[in-house]
Amino acid sequence: MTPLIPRIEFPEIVIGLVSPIGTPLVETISELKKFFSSVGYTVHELRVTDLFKRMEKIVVPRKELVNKPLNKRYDSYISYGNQLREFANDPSVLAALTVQSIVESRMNKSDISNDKFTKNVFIVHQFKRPEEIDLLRSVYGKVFFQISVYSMRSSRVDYLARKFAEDAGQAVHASFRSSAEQLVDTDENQLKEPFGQRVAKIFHDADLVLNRDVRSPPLVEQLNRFLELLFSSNTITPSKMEYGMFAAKSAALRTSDLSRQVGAAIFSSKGEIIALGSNEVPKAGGGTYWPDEKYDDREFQRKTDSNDRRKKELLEEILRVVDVPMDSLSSEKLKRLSNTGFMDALEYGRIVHAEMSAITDAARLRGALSGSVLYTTTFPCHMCAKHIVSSGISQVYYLEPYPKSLASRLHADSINIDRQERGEYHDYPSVDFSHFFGITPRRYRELFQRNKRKDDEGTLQDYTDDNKIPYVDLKSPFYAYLEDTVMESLRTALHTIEVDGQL
Ligand SMILES: Nc1ccn([C@H]2C[C@H](O)[C@@H](COP(=O)(O)O)O2)c(=O)n1
Repeated sequence: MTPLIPRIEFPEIVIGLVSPIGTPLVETISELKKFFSSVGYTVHELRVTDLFKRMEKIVVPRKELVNKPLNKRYDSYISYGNQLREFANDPSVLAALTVQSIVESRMNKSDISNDKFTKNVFIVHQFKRPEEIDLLRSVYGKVFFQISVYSMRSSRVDYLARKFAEDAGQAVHASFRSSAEQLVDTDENQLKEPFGQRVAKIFHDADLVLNRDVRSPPLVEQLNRFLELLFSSNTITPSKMEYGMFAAKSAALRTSDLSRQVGAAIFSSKGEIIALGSNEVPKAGGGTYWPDEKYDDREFQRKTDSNDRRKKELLEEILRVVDVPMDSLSSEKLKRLSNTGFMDALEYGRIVHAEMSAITDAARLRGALSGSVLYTTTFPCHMCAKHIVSSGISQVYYLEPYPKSLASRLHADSINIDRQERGEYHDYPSVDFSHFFGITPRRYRELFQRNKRKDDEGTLQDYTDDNKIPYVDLKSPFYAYLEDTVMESLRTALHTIEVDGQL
């Protein structure tokens, strides 16, 4: 029976790669190419920096684009990316230009005799801003996948320092390390630049996180497992880590906190669930408020965030003491004050943090947490970190960073974050805090959901309906219209700044 509205068997796939600087992507890209070629796809590899070469003719770089030496190359490319975003006054402009490259690349395909919207994979590297990923997700929807490649900071610094030294024909020494460190910080979050790079803000939002540092399973296996799942494999199921993080995410979705939604899940080392928690206001008798109970005094009922309110009161008090009335300060100064560590204080909130909520539930309802594993959607704050340590939890996996956390500074003796050097504490026993890797909660349901996995005789089908095709059910390339819209907006924007016709 042919369905009235058939699906595209081999839909186009767009893959956006994200990795902090100093993480080599060669292996990931070559493995992606190998896999997609083996299933009959045409591979289009696109580099965002290739767009720079085209744009250079239109927007003259403030810092000349150079290829050597390597540290100057990175520097000139980063600053040109920032310049283009600033020039267009839009942090997503490089993604808009990428859309244009995808359209061109599709048109240039040698064999477009058949339907041009099929059997193409676009591997694009790399993105640095949340707005870029947002644009690609909104244009390509379910055929877009963000793959983030993780490598711990010390490996990245080592890698860059080695590269810089090689480039200069010298042995690695302190000056290469310090410029490598600097570059890693710039890439993560150029806070002072409104149009600067923000890799730390997009890394965790991936569909798949690959970990270059672990040996088991190696990166190539991690990637192929995802690709097999994407192509409807019936024999891959969630790892404990993926299952745990998805549970944490489901807990996160239940909170009404005014700042953010955080979820935590504690599991035994064997994979049995112990407790879930989210950041919410506690109620007498244990646990936190629910909407379907008689009493409910969550923050939104009071219409104010108690932590923010208290910090403001304290700030006013301090300013009064030094005879500076709050209303005498310019908005610029107030903004600077709000960005200080003082305003990062967490303890005046009424909510119990997600990790603490899970720990207290476990204390009330279960038993000892020794040797258990905690999955949290956001890196623990320093208050939760010390309670995690004292509870006996032995392993923490986190997804999103939490820059306010002072855990690494205050508890270097008892926690080990991302297997970093612990200096004087290297002998001390520690709780491991590690970055999550695998299929993230964002795509967990789509990728793992299967109906029956057998034929009518009851024999396993290795792939859904014995057909190794992407699971994505696409009836028409809806994004073609959106691509046109983006290109039209791009033309209009560039025309407005009088450069039309030169792209
Ligand atoms: N690991 C974390 C980090 C934060 N939070 C919660 C505590 C507050 O409810 C909110 C604070 O968010 P923000 O720092 O964005 O104001 O997030 C949490 O439960 N667990």
